[in-house]
Amino acid sequence: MPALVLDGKSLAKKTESELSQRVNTLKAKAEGKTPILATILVGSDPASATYVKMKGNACQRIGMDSLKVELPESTSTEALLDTINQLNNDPNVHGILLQHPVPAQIDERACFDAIALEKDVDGVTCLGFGRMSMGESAYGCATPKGIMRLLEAYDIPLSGKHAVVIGRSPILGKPMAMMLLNADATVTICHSRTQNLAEHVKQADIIVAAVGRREFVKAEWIKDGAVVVDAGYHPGVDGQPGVGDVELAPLLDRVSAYTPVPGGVGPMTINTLIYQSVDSGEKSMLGD
Ligand SMILES: Nc1nc2c(c(=O)[nH]1)N[C@@H](CN(C=O)c1ccc(C(=O)N[C@@H](CCC(=O)O)C(=O)O)cc1)CN2
Repeated sequence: MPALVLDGKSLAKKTESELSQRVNTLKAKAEGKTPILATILVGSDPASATYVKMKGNACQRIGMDSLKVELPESTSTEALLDTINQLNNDPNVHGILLQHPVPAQIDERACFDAIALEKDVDGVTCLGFGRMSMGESAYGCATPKGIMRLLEAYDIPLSGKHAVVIGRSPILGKPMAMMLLNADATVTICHSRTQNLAEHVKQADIIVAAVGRREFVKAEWIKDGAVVVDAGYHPGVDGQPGVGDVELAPLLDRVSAYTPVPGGVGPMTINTLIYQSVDSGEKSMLGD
């Protein structure tokens, strides 16, 4: 049987039309007000600027507003904390996104943690992570939550399955592992110091690759019938298409499902951010 393609691009598109309707309903009930996502970009990293632009465009497509805050490369932790506090106190702002990474002089963790829990629609605060891990209400971190929404939309069974997460970053690997655990998967977290990585991956029913290295996970490590979720993206070289963290091409006829790169996990990251922003807007404006 050909592998199921976990098509994040089309799921995101379908969800956007549902979100547009929710924003319209909200506008009608809240005297024309829309949810507002504040996006903070510090410095001039071109990739970060592109992602923030994509987020603003997604807000626009569903009829909600975004408030773009752009700060210079030389911004201090204190100045960024001031900006976040102003946005926390602005009743018209329903979600705050601080684009990662920030310049090296900034204490990124302190700045993430300054975001008010109810506006943490990107799911980056320690408080939100702790609450999510304990099964309490909190917005999930956008990429892992997007992956969970994608797996759910395609009815991929998780309960009792062995999931191997490769990567332990605060906004991907760690929250991913907790979300899979909360869905009753048996979870192994691997990382750069893991010994015998191939042996761990060979045990996996579900692999989530979040390593940030081009085709680092080899096809021969992956067992037949596994589900492959590739959270990496590396632009193509010499006119070749982009690739992810997994050597995917040899696997297409022997895994049960996989996320394409591009068009799998990436669009779900942005979609989850706006999905959670709409939810926050509804809670704030309608008290739902
Ligand atoms: N505060 C955050 N910072 C960062 C996050 C995040 O979730 N929150 N994630 C990444 C970057 N990112 C969003 O910010 C992101 C990366 C990739 C994509 C995407 O759609 N990629 C496309 C391919 C790229 C392309 O076509 O140019 C795809 O996979 O189809 C969206 C968002 C780091 N920072």
